[in-house]
Formats: sequence, C-alpha cells, structure tokens
Amino acid sequence: MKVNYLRVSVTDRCNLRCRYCLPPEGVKTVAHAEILRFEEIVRIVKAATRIGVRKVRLTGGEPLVRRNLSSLVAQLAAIEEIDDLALTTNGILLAEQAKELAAAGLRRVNVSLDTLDPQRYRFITRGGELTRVWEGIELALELGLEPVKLNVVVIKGFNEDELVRLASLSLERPLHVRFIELMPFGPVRAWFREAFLSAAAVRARLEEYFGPLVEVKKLYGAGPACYYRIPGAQGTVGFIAGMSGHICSRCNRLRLSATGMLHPCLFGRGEVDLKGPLRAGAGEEELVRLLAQAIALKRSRPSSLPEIDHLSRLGG
Ligand SMILES: Nc1nc2c(ncn2[C@@H]2O[C@H](COP(=O)(O)OP(=O)(O)OP(=O)(O)O)[C@@H](O)[C@H]2O)c(=O)[nH]1
Ligand SMILES: C[S@@+](CC[C@H](N)C(=O)[O-])C[C@H]1O[C@@H](n2cnc3c(N)ncnc32)[C@H](O)[C@@H]1O
Ligand code: SF4
Ligand code: SF4
Repeated sequence: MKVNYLRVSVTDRCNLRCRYCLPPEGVKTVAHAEILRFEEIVRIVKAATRIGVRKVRLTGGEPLVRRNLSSLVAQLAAIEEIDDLALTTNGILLAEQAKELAAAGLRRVNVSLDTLDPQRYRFITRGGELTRVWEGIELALELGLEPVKLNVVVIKGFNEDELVRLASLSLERPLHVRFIELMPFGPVRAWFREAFLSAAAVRARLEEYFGPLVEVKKLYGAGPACYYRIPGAQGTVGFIAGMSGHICSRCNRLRLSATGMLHPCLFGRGEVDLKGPLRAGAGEEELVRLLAQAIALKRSRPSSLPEIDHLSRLGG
C-alpha cells in the first residue's frame, strides 16, 4: 500500500493522564531543544509530499498544549500538495483554540472521548472536565471542522455499559463515533486481558440493540477505521480493530515523533532519525532518502511485542 499519510506528534506533553496511556506521574518530558521546531516539521512535510504524502494529522501528547500551534497549521495548510490537514485531540483546550485553528486552515478534528459520564471521565483521564470537551466538540461542528470523529477506547468494566449511548450520539448529529480496540501499551499491559473487548464484540452488541448496521463505503479520512450507519442516523459508527483486525495490509502511514524520529509502525520495526541529519544540514533530497528508508522498514517483519512504552510519545 502506498504511503500517503503522515502523523506528526508535535509534543510529548499532555494535560491529561489517561489510565490506558500514561502512568499517574506522567513520563519524563523531553528537553525543549530536543523537540522539532515548526520550521523543521514543515521541511519534513514538504519532503514527505515528494514520496506521496497528501494527508497530515497533528497529534501528541496533546497537540493543543504546544504553544502557537495555529502558526504551524497555517504553514502546513500553505503546502499545496497537502489536501487533508487534521488534528487528534483530547478536546480539553479545543473550545479555546478551534476558531483560530480553523482560520489558520485546519480542516477537521478527531476528539477522544471514552465516556459520557463526567465522573467516569474524571476517573479515566485522572482529572479531566468533560464539559470542556463537549464545548470543543460543539464548536468544531459549528465551525465545520468536519467530519467530527469521536475516538472511544473500549474498556471492559469501564465503558462497556455505555456503548449504545455512545453510538446514539451519531443519531441526531453528524458525529462519527469510533470504537477503538484497547492496545497493550505501557500501563495497559498489567490489565489488558481482563479489559480487552474486540471490535466484533462491540459491533454485535450494537446490532443487538439497533438491528443490522449498514456499511458506509466512504467517509472522509485516511485511517484504518471501518464505518457503518445506524439506519436513519446523521453520523456513523466506526471500528478500529488495531488488535484483531487485518488493518496492516492497508497501512498507508508513517509517524513522526516530537523528537524527530520516523516510525514505520506503531508496533516497532525500527525507526529513522530525521532530526540529527536535519540539524546537521541535510537538504530535501537527503530527507526524501530517509523517508524512503522508513517506508522500506514497513515491509520488514514486525517485532512481536510493542517497543513503545506508551502512546503519548507517538500520538497513537
Ligand atoms: N494499530 C493501529 N492503530 C492505529 C493506527 N492508526 C491509528 N490508530 C489508532 O486509531 C485511533 C484513532 O486515530 P486518529 O488519530 O483519530 O486518526 P485516524 O483514524 O487515522 O484518522 P482519519 O484520517 O480520520 O481516519 C488512535 O487510537 C490510534 O492509535 C495504525 O496504523 N495502527
Ligand atoms: C495518544 S492520543 C494523542 C492525541 C490526544 N492526546 C488524544 O488523546 O486524542 C491518540 C489516541 O490514542 C489512543 N490511545 C492511547 N492509548 C491507547 C491504548 N493503550 N490503546 C488504544 N488506544 C489508545 C487515545 O484514546 C487517543 O484516541
Ligand atoms: S490518550 Fe491523549 S489525552 Fe490521554 S494521556 Fe494519552 S496523550 Fe494524553
Ligand atoms: S500496526 Fe503497524 S503496520 Fe499495522 S496498521 Fe498499525 S502502523 Fe500500520
């Protein structure tokens, strides 16, 4: 599959500590000088367009804690070859920044939201305020940062009793509710077995309640989700089967970490340093060569265990 999608982590920092992503104390943050500057990210994205990248997603950590993100958005939006510029966020700071981001050229947002219960939200994120996330989602819809997709990590014993309620969000509004399989990174390793629920099981539960879901062939996006519609609904429900599915054969993406490492796969397979060469004076040709090297690694055998401790470094 051709690589046309680059996920860019703009910071390793986060304003939440989700229990499936980070330990309570967070992780050691990287020194400011180790983080790619905007101008470096822009140079990498420009080089990436030469190998076919057309879609860029900004992620984190939490991308909205990176100061002045809209200026990066504006610079990326100005790259003619990029036809999709999106953001994955926990939504806490979205209401504050959505207008500025939209004006800068951001096209759409995916917002992580695992529960509709404020207390549960506070628990799973270790302190997050659900109302702020909702304000962000509403504003995103108002501003047309669409399709607005919600990312729900499904956790047995935590939100499995909310699946129907969460899916129902797609009925009245053009919201696209995506159920993500839990992945055994970092803190999840200790409780993965008890908490995992497959995408197929989630779908079966939804169909038990709503009746057969109707497959949706096209929903704007570049990721691995499959989409369905509850008959009559405005939005859709989607499934991201990172563990049980066969999404790797369709894998079209590379990931750039906040520190400038290119990762061919979420589950390892090596990495390629771009920051070192960039700061040593590498030009666009050299960057193109390194990007091609990372793509070649994608075809190598995956390591059986994730090498990544927690997703906050790579942005999912
Ligand atoms: N296993 C696996 N999971 C992925 C991959 N890409 C995204 N995910 C997971 O899917 C979830 C949602 O990803 P998003 O950041 O919203 O982006 P997306 O689904 O690629 O975006 P769209 O362009 O809207 O389709 C995250 O939890 C990711 O960890 C992948 O390549 N492999
Ligand atoms: C790492 S976060 C980065 C962007 C932003 N902070 C957010 O939460 O949307 C990206 C996505 O990864 C998901 N994620 C984190 N840890 C995960 C895990 N162990 N299994 C499955 N998804 C996970 C989150 O739910 C989120 O949707
Ligand atoms: S999932 Fe996103 S919001 Fe939650 S701790 Fe990880 S990076 Fe932060
Ligand atoms: S696990 Fe690796 S190869 Fe498979 S879809 Fe995700 S990034 Fe691509």
